[in-house]
Amino acid sequence: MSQIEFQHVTYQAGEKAILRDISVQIDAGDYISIVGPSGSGKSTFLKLCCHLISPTEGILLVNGTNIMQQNPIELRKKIGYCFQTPLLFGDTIEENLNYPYLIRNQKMDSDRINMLLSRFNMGPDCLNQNIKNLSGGEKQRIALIRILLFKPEVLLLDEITSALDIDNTEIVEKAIQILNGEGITILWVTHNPAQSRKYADKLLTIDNGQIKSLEMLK
Ligand SMILES: Nc1ncnc2c1ncn2[C@@H]1O[C@H](COP(=O)(O)OP(=O)(O)OP(=O)(O)O)[C@@H](O)[C@H]1O
Repeated sequence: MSQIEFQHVTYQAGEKAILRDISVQIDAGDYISIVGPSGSGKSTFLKLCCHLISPTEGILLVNGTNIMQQNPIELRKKIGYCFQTPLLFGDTIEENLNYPYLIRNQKMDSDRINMLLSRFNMGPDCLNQNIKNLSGGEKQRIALIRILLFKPEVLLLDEITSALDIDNTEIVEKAIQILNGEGITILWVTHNPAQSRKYADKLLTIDNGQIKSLEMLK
C-alpha cells in the first residue's frame, strides 16, 4: 500500500483547473523533489496531500484511506507542512517549541528538543532568545523543529531554503536527509535544479497542472 496515492485527482478553483487528472503513488520513505515552472501547481499538490484543500474530482488516499474520511487534525499530525516563510508566534523560541506539547497536554521533552536543535546546528541555550532577533535561516530551522517534535510520517517542504544562504541551506539539507534516513517521507518543492537532484531518490515534474514526468534518480 502506498502512503499517499492520487487517483485521477483534479483541483479546480472557480473556472480554473489548477491540477488536472493527477495519478501518482508515493511510498513510505520516499524522498521526492518536486519541480516545475512557476504557477504549475506544485504548492497546490502539497496542500492536497495534507488536506488544506480537497480534490474537486478523483480520490486521494493516505495510508489507504480516502482523505475525505479522515479527521483533518489527525491527518496533519501525520503530515507536516513547512512553508517558505516560517510561521513563528509569541516572543521566544521556547514558546514556539513548547506549543506542540501544550496542545497535547504534555510536558515539554527537553531531550528531544535539544537533539533536534543540535541537528539543526543550534545550541540548547537559544531557547530564551526572542524570535524577533533571529535570522531568516534560524526562524526556518525553528519552524522545522516545531513540526518535527512529534515525528510526522511525511514532511511537505515548500521552497523552504529559497531565502536562505548557502550555510543555512546545507544545514537544512543535511538534517532533512537524516530525517529521511529515519523513515520520514519527504516531498520537497524546490526551484533549485542542483538541490532537486542532490539527495532525492525521485524527481517529480509538474507542468501546467499535470504530471510531466516521475524520474528515478537512484
Ligand atoms: N485558490 C486559488 N484560486 C485561484 N487560483 C489559484 C488558487 N490557488 C492557486 N491558484 C493558481 O493556480 C496556479 C498554481 O498555483 P501554485 O501555487 O500551486 O503554483 P506553484 O507551482 O507552486 O508556483 P510557484 O512556483 O510560483 O510557487 C497559479 O496560477 C495560482 O495563481
